[in-house]
Amino acid sequence: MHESPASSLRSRLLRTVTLAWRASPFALVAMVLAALLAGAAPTGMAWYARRVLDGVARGERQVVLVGIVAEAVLLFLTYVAGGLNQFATARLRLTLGFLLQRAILEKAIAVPYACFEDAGFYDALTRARREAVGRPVALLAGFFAMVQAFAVLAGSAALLFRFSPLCTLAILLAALPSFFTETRFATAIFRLQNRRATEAREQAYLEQVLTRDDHAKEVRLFGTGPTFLERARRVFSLVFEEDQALARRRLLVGLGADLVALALFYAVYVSVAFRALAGALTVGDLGLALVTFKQGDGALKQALGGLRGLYMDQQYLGNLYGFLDRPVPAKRPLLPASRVREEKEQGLRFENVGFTYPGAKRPALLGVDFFLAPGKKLALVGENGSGKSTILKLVAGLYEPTEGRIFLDGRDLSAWDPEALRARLAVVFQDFVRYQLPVRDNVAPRAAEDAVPDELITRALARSEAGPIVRKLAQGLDQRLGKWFPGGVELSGGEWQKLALARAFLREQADLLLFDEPTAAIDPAAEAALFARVRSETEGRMAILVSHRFSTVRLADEILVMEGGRVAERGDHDALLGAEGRYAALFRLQAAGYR
Ligand SMILES: Nc1ncnc2c1ncn2[C@@H]1O[C@H](COP(=O)(O)OP(=O)(O)OP(=O)(O)O)[C@@H](O)[C@H]1O
Repeated sequence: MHESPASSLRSRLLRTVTLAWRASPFALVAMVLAALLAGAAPTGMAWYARRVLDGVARGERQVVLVGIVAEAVLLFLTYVAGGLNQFATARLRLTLGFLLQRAILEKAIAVPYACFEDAGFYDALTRARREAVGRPVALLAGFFAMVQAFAVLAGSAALLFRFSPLCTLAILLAALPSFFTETRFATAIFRLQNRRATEAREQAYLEQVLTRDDHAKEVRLFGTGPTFLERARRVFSLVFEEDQALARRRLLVGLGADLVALALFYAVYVSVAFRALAGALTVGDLGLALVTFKQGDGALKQALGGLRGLYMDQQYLGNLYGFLDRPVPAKRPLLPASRVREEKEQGLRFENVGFTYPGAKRPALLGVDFFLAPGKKLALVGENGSGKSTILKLVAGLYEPTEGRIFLDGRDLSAWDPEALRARLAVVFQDFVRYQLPVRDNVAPRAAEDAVPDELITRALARSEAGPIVRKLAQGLDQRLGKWFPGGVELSGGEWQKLALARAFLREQADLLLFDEPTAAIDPAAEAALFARVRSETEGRMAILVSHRFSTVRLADEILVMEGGRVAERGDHDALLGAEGRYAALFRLQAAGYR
């Protein structure tokens, strides 16, 4: 259902006020007070200005003095209101911005992993993060500025009403053309920017490629700097042209609307001046009319600016709140009877598993069957893109099969409580994370929360052959790694990989280990030691290992040779060699390479 702009403005404003109240009640109250004060003061000042002028005309010294002092006090109060408003807005920008950023991050943690491979989700996340810091406060500030401006306008209209109701009407009418043009353009700008979210993201991405430390090497060596810069420029000029066209139209139409407002104002001005000339109004009246015009004109502009801003901000907030309202799939019920295959079965079973990535045309896996008994090791080999990592992602529960079923200890994987499943898994992915944090946090990112003692961390490091690396570091476990922050030490690719392995080995309670090319960056000597260790360390635990190195693969109890998402061959090393199939051919090829 499509909400009308007015009702969506109402609901988003209400939601923002509620959030602002949670973030900082003080700032919200201060903004309201400041708006009321700044809205009421000009009317009082105009009123006193009239009294001063009439007092001068009549020679009433005291009236003049009191009027001037009252005006000065009121002016001072508007300064106070301005200062208070500035202070409160800055405070709210920080507190509300943080509250919303946190809500976005919580949502980002809660959504399924698949969302992160969906460009639509990414756009929504980027937009929400972009809007979270400034937009809600801008909406509130705009709203209060508008309330203030309307208060001034109402005061001006009320004061002018004494001279002629027609004047009042004229002032209010003057606001209409600008109002309509501004709200229309606000919508057009919003639509344009939303439509271009992907281009904006691409531009930001290209800028990132040129500025990120881990891209800098390739950018230099492949000489891609100017190419990417040119691409970023093309995206920019496309966006710029569209923006300019809209801005030009807005300028012309806006000027037309301003002209109408101006004509109405000055018509009122002329009529009041002529009536003063005819002696129907006092000098004070004329002065009052003058001041009121000026204030009314200023307030009108402010009110329109506020309205336009409100209209625009609320549409952008739709992006933010829309993202926050995205439903997070409910947790599955624990162990529904239909999902139990065999109560007593222990181990991991793939039953005719097929999987197609969201949005992909071809399946990444087809009819994959295997059974991994407790304590056994399974190796996956095959060409790039044959589906090995996809099997690991399915076991890790990051995706659910689109065909067939996966059972762990006889229970469908999707019926497992995610926490319970996570406790049983230890994973090293190909694209493991290099945390720009101390060694301790690289091995145990939840060290503080889970009160992980240093001995456990050191033990995990020893198992992954990373002990000597840490001993070399001046600050041991406290040594910050990576180059992003001062004092950080950069490691080699293999050293980083050993830390990622230590992260997995730390999970001593896990009995299903998933390794996606865990030794690709590790030298053969260390690899041999590592695997001797892995075998002994993982005794009694299940492990699935993806590797292109036959020296490690051959140690597995069963090897699946993947081809185009299917299992092409299976068996242990000797059986596969004996079969003289694809495995044997690849093995010989690699063995020849080592000679
Ligand atoms: N996130 C994704 N979205 C869509 N398709 C994907 C995604 N990840 C992988 N694929 C596709 O699925 C197929 C299997 O990929 P997978 O990563 O499982 O291969 P792999 O055997 O692990 O390859 P490699 O040896 O290169 O790591 C490939 O054709 C790949 O293009």
